[in-house]
Amino acid sequence: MVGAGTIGLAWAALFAHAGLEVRVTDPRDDLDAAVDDALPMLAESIPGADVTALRSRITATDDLAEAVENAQLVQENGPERLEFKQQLFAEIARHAPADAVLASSSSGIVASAIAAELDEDVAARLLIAHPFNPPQVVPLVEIVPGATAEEVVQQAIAFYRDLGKTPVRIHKEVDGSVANRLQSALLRESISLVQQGVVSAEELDTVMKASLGGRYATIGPFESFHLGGGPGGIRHMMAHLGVGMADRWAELGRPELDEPTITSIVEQTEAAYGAGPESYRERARLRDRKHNALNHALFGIETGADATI
Ligand SMILES: NC(=O)c1ccc[n+]([C@@H]2O[C@H](COP(=O)([O-])OP(=O)(O)OC[C@H]3O[C@@H](n4cnc5c(N)ncnc54)[C@H](O)[C@@H]3O)[C@@H](O)[C@H]2O)c1
Ligand SMILES: O=C(O)[C@@H](O)[C@@H](O)[C@H](O)[C@@H](O)CO
Repeated sequence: MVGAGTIGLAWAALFAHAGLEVRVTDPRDDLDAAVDDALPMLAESIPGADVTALRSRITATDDLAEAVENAQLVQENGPERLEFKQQLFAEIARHAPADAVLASSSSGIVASAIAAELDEDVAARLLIAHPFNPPQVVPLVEIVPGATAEEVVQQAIAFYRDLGKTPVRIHKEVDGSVANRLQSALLRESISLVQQGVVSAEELDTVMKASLGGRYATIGPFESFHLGGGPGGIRHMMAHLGVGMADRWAELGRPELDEPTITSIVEQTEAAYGAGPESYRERARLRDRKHNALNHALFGIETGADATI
């Protein structure tokens, strides 16, 4: 695990919970304390996880070479800067085994760009394995190959599936892959509606949670459109509502993220959900409890484990 910040520590807990020996490296001078401080809350959000057991499988070191020297898979979680990741992976490649899978958690930088200056055999082992925060709770991992060898892609998909995640292979490298682009589109319209005074930030969140949030946790946008068409399915929906929806695209907002807008969004969000470390811990705990309950319910239905529903 290279990088022990928000994402790296969460991955470390999940990898350890899967029984893996995890070496975490980060130049931060409070690395050991950061691992010890983060584990209790991370364990609380991983069903069945035990803090002591997790900690016993995690070794913290400020020596990157030592951390990766015997790695089967390296998960990089460093700062979101291209030059930084290029240098970091060059160093990782110098010390990791020649057959190690090299995965970056990057939200928006593509593997081809990270590997641009690296040897072909290293680029063939490098891909994006992008989690959604928090990685130990949100199922998705976007697997985005660059010049990655097919067997490495398959290895990575199997690894994250065995970890209990939902890996989805993304077929083209685009900035932000898929989930982040969808999230960006949604946040753009959300900010536009709040900026216009149509709803407050908290009211928008309620609209989302009371409609699309639950809907898209159960069926995706296309299945939702399909079922919305009744027996006629998406064919009927396209004929019936498709044109209106397309016309509305022209009406969607293009808000400027200028100082007044940022101030308004920040003030409304902090008024609704608090601010500071204690508030973060309280809200994050609630988020994780709700998301885990959702995961459990949906998995139960998907597998028929709860046929009563
Ligand atoms: N936070 C999110 O919502 C989120 C979600 C998905 C993916 N990501 C991606 O995960 C990556 C990490 O994001 P984050 O939110 O955890 O950032 P973060 O700032 O919390 O952590 C980054 C860590 O990298 C460490 N670091 C700096 N130089 C390093 C080096 N040379 N070697 C090892 N570690 C080093 C820092 O000390 C820090 O602990 C980014 O690429 C980001 O795009 C973030
Ligand atoms: O929300 C998330 O977990 C993802 O969208 C992240 O990948 C990403 O850091 C965003 O928050 C910002 O792009």
